[in-house]
Amino acid sequence: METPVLRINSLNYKYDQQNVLENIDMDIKPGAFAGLVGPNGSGKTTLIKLILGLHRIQSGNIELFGTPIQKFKDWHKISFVSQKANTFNRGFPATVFEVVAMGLFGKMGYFRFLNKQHKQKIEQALESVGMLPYKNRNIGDLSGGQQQRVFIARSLVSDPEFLILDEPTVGVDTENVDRFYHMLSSLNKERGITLLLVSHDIGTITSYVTDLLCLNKTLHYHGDPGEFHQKSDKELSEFYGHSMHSISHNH
Ligand SMILES: Nc1ncnc2c1ncn2[C@@H]1O[C@H](COP(=O)(O)OP(=O)(O)OP(=O)(O)O)[C@@H](O)[C@H]1O
Repeated sequence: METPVLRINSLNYKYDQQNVLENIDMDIKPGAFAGLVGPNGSGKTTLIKLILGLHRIQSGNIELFGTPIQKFKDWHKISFVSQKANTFNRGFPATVFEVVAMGLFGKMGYFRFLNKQHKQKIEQALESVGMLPYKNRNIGDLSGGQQQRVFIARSLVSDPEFLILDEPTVGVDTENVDRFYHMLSSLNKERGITLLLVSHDIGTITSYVTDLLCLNKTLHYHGDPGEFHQKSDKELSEFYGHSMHSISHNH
């Protein structure tokens, strides 16, 4: 059996005396496009921080690529994209090409040492998110959705095997959200990158993801997104703590 990219067993986490994660068990297999959804305050960010090693484990285990997180050293295999487009300073004076080049700093040190191969890598990353024609544009002049594509390109130049995205469509205009998820789906299929996408947008992401994880302190669902849609509105409302309807999109 293939080693999971991420394995979590019996994970619990509390802030002071408040339990925010309880008894989480989950696997993400290589090549999966996993979507993690849950209402506000359900523990999504806490879980991601634990996976990225930003919080110390209190009880339970996390393994990355088969190695307990406490001993894991191959952090270059993992990349993280947050809601940056939403908070990005529009006046920041860098071109799209330069922003993506920053993703190579860890590997090569200084920007002025960019060689031909580095340049090719940057252009390939821009190409894979459909932003190559914008390489000489100022990052601050782009739309939220375009900026977020550039940030994904920046996370791709270091060739990650596992890409974690925390609410990447915040700040992306609604008509471009589908295009954005489509682009993620191609990265997953064509480059074989394992994805973990955190989102509020359950109606849309279930059309793209291969695995759906629904978190509300505990993991309420982990499985096929299609089967999740067959759950009744009552079950969904119980999970979300308020009334909701399942909406599926066909692509
Ligand atoms: N540093 C902290 N100290 C104390 N409590 C915290 C801290 N960070 C988060 N919490 C609490 O832990 C719970 C889970 O928060 P978390 O941010 O992980 O949820 P979330 O699902 O990411 O929420 P959102 O979708 O609103 O970002 C919430 O009740 C939150 O108030």
